[in-house]
Amino acid sequence: MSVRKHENAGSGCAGACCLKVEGLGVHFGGEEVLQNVSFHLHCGEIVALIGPNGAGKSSLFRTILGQVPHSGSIVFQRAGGGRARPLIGYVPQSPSFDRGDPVSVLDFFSAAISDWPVFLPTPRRLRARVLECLARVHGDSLIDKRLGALSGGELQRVLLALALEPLPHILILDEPLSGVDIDGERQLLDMLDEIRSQYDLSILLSTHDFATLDQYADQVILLKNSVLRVGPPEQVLSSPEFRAVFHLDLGKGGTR
Ligand SMILES: Nc1ncnc2c1ncn2[C@@H]1O[C@H](COP(=O)(O)OP(=O)(O)OP(=O)(O)O)[C@@H](O)[C@H]1O
Repeated sequence: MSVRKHENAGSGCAGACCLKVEGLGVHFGGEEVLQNVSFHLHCGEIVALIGPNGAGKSSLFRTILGQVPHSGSIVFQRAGGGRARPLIGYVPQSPSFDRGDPVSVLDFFSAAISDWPVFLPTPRRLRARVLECLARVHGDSLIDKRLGALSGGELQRVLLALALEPLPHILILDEPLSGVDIDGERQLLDMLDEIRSQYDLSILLSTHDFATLDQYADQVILLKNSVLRVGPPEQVLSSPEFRAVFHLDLGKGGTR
């Protein structure tokens, strides 16, 4: 895998754009799903969010997207100072479409980025715009395919292209590596690396695949309702918190 870490990684907030999450808390009914969650996400960084099932990863994403009431603050600081509302691109976890669905990638994309009625022939200008968006993820050849006929990796590529239009400040991907084979994983990670260095945006993704973290993530956040550990992959993966959360000491005379 040829993913290279960003040169700004670890350089802090000075002069860089930064999403600052401070003391975030979320309740669903009586359940405290997120508690005092704090971290910073800088432009050009890939940050991986890890944690067991039910740790609150998707809830954290939905909170950053503004869909969930919360306590604490989420602030986006522009490069050079000043606050702004960030544009966020979001790729949800494994959406599925009916295999027989006649809607094409072009129809789907056109409906999402313009008001043009899907039942009318797509104007040439709109088709060119969709092609341009798909080209960002090397997916131009998919434009006339039916959504239902796409493979998992192809669908993910189309959704990624959609999340990049308009170009966001922050790209959030919920478990993009789940169900992707080793070649698909390499292609996706190479593409994310290309996107973050070309557009200098921040990428926050959740994953249960720890083996490749060290090759692409600048930072890892270990979440289990609160942030248990944050830092470079090698630090988080060798931490006692990581071992405890994933029960790696069981059977070795470790703590139960
Ligand atoms: N809309 C909701 N209403 C009530 N409870 C919810 C809601 N959304 C999530 N939860 C609960 O919040 C907790 C965290 O769920 P969440 O989906 O954020 O975890 P996750 O870390 O993304 O899990 P996974 O790795 O399994 O995808 C779970 O106990 C879940 O049942």
